[in-house]
Amino acid sequence: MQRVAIFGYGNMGAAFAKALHRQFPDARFLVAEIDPGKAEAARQEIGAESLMLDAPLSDRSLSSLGKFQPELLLLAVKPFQFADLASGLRRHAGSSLVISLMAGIDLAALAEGLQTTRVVRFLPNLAAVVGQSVTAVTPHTELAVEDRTTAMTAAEAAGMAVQLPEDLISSLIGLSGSGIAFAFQFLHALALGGTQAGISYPQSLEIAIATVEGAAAALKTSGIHPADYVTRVCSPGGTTIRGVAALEQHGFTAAVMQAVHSAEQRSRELERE
Ligand SMILES: NC(=O)C1=CN([C@@H]2O[C@H](COP(=O)(O)OP(=O)(O)OC[C@H]3O[C@@H](n4cnc5c(N)ncnc54)[C@H](OP(=O)(O)O)[C@@H]3O)[C@@H](O)[C@H]2O)C=CC1
Ligand SMILES: O=C(O)[C@@H]1CCC=N1
Repeated sequence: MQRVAIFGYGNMGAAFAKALHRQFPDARFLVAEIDPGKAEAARQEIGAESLMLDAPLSDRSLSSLGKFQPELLLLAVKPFQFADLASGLRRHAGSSLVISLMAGIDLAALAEGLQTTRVVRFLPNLAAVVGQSVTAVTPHTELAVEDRTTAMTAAEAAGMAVQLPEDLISSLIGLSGSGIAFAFQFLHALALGGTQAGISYPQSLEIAIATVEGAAAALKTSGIHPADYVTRVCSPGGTTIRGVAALEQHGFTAAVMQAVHSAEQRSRELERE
């Protein structure tokens, strides 16, 4: 990989830019931004050349993209910003492989907007910022094998990659893209519980994080079912079963399942809008 262009150097654009910079240290990067501060951050963090965009996008501001001739074009702007970008990009993206991080813009809309089928959807989560994203990868059906390989390599640069059919992307958003926020909420709630029980919030949070890390490591390495582990922690008439009963009295399992379902439904709604 020699030349990578990235549109949007926000949370996700910056995370993937840094991951790709680690994966392809000799590649040149061009970062397109409308915020001069973020363009400067890209210059400092990955040595990127910057393409300052005016709004609305002018042909002049995009022509340097044509000159750069990116092999890979990563779209990391908010979904509602895609329509403005698409017509300009169509003329200047050349024959790049396009990776879109935008939730809610399906492959058909990408192919139509950019007039190319060399498109792949990525659905990452926020842990991309520490190289531990779970990223769903959905290539266009017409995408060549070598482009599919490049896409998987790019996704793996930021953590774990899973190929999924497009109709499961919304499910993945519920489970992981949005699901990571549910995990943060659980950790915060656990730490609040620790605080109520007399341990300071910062120390409670540190303990809560380590507890969840330990639980994840135990599940990952042993292959034991989570319900099996729950029963191992519950001694008869003991403390854990009292807590588990309280969780279920307050609808914990149903609430988490409903959160995944609600996020999935919202994603499907956004794809129709
Ligand atoms: N955050 C998450 O957890 C996840 C996000 N995504 C997807 O990733 C994408 C990016 O999200 P996120 O990084 O959180 O968003 P951010 O708002 O952090 O980043 C988007 C960046 O793009 C800039 N920008 C806006 N318009 C343009 C343009 N025309 N050309 C170039 N840059 C532009 C924005 O500038 P300014 O701020 O000035 O508008 C901003 O810096 C979204 O489409 C989202 O759906 C997917 C999965 C998870
Ligand atoms: O909530 C959102 O819009 C994005 C999509 C996946 C995660 N966050």
